[in-house]
Amino acid sequence: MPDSILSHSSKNRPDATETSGQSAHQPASSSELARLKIRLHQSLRQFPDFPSPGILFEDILPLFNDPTLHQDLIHALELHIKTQSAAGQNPDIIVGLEARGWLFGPSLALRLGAGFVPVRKQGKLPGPIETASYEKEYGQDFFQIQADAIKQGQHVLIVDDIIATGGSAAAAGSLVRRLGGILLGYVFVLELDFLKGREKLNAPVYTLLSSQEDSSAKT
Ligand SMILES: O=P(O)(O)OC[C@H]1O[C@H](OP(=O)(O)OP(=O)(O)O)[C@H](O)[C@@H]1O
Ligand SMILES: Nc1ncnc2[nH]cnc12
Repeated sequence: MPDSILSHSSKNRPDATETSGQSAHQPASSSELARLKIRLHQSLRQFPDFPSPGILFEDILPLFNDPTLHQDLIHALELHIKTQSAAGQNPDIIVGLEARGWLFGPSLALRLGAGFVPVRKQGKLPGPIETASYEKEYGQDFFQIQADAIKQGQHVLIVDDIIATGGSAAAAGSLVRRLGGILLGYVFVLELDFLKGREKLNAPVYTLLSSQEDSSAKT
């Protein structure tokens, strides 16, 4: 592996499963999840100074390059959501954020028997739309959603690959609520804890893996 590409493979530790305002996992699912998370975390790569100087870019694409890891990822997310929703509400709709939230959002929606709705960057969706502007770790953008994509009172889970500053996720949450959706929460594959993005979100947050705060400090 070139020096400029960093890997999490030496850490070999399960990441903390983090929930806000939700109960703990059942024991069987919990041990299975811990094993899955170690495998998933080891496959992530980091690229310094991409897409701009000072940004340590977390590359989640290797998770999809290997069918076993891909399967593990979907299974781990499904396990979490089903465990949590046993005491609560199944989502009617999974909302995935362009573009990396689309890599696993539709598969997860199928497994859960939910619909899938994409949130897109500006100018890509036809028909009546709602728009929200936001700032993310490395820039500003606009998110859009089709105005009829979510019905009043539908239960919605927002999924994305990474939560950094939380700007993208907060904008998507505001779009869901504008359409009358009930936001059950957010699910991310990876959280950049030091940016405290979850503080911008006013719904329960779950992240499978966490990173960067300890990339040099822990082994
Ligand atoms: O928490 P934030 O600071 O808002 O950053 C997180 C967002 O940034 C990345 O998306 P990006 O806009 O780079 O789009 P992409 O998925 O199309 O690469 C990532 O996939 C998240 O959506
Ligand atoms: N550091 C990062 N790596 C990958 N995607 C990101 N989105 C926002 N910040 C990011």
